[in-house]
Amino acid sequence: MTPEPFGARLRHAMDTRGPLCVGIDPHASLLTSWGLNDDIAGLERFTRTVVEALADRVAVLKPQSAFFERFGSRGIAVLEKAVAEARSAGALVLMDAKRGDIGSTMGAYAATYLDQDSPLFSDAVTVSPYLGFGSLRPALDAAAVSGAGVFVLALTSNPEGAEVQRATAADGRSLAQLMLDHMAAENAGAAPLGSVGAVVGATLGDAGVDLAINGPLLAPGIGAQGATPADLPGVFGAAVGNVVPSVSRGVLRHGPDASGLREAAARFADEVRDAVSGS
Ligand SMILES: O=C(O)c1cc(=O)[nH]c(=O)n1[C@@H]1O[C@H](COP(=O)(O)O)[C@@H](O)[C@H]1O
Repeated sequence: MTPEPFGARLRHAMDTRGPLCVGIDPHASLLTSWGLNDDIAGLERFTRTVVEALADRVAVLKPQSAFFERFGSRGIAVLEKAVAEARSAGALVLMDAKRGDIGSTMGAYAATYLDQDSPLFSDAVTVSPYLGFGSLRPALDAAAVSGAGVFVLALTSNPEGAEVQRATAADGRSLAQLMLDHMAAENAGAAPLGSVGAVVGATLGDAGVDLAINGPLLAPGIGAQGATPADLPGVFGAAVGNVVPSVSRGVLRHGPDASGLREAAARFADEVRDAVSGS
């Protein structure tokens, strides 16, 4: 049986749960402020708490792989368990791994995150197209087979990104626009939403690019990096209905109590709803 495409599953989750994505970023400083040790037991407790508090209510949970990898194989084991538990509680899991390599190696990354038989299989994964959009082909193909999604960096939330992403390609488009146009081509004809998403920082002011890619737009940078939900209409314009706003520390700093995490996520969700409906 062909799996339901990620874009359709995400649209449904956004419509029923609201579009918020909460990042699971177990910074050492957060573990400490939660009264946990910066060790594998602390990582396990932190991660389980976030998943139990939020996986039954937010559309997307986005574990940041680096914070698990820093603990080696035991950290990866915690990540595997979190992915499985979050998915079984109804959240879509976006693995924030930001992989990007030559096509043949990209195939191994695709096998890691986008093959249904992999222990790290996720609903979607973040990738970098700056080795050339075509280098992502194995991931795009694997995602299509497994009903997963791929979120491609376009304009990142960090100020250093602009020197690459705003640079002008040979045909006069910005590199970010070139990538977005590739994404639009991948998503052509998909309904209700394509499965290839773009990452566009909420911190950017007016994005200044054409965001009509017929796919989801992940908007990190809300909270700790200074953007707010009220910024979304200005950054995304007419595409704001496809935005998945993403917050990590802005929610996580309200732990360790599940109620604190839930209330913080609900506040962001309310602010997003107000900003998007008023736009
Ligand atoms: O792909 C991402 O999620 C991402 C892209 C981007 O442009 N900027 C960005 O901050 N992120 C990630 O989003 C999260 C932001 O965390 P907070 O600043 O704590 O909300 C981190 O895991 C980043 O790696």
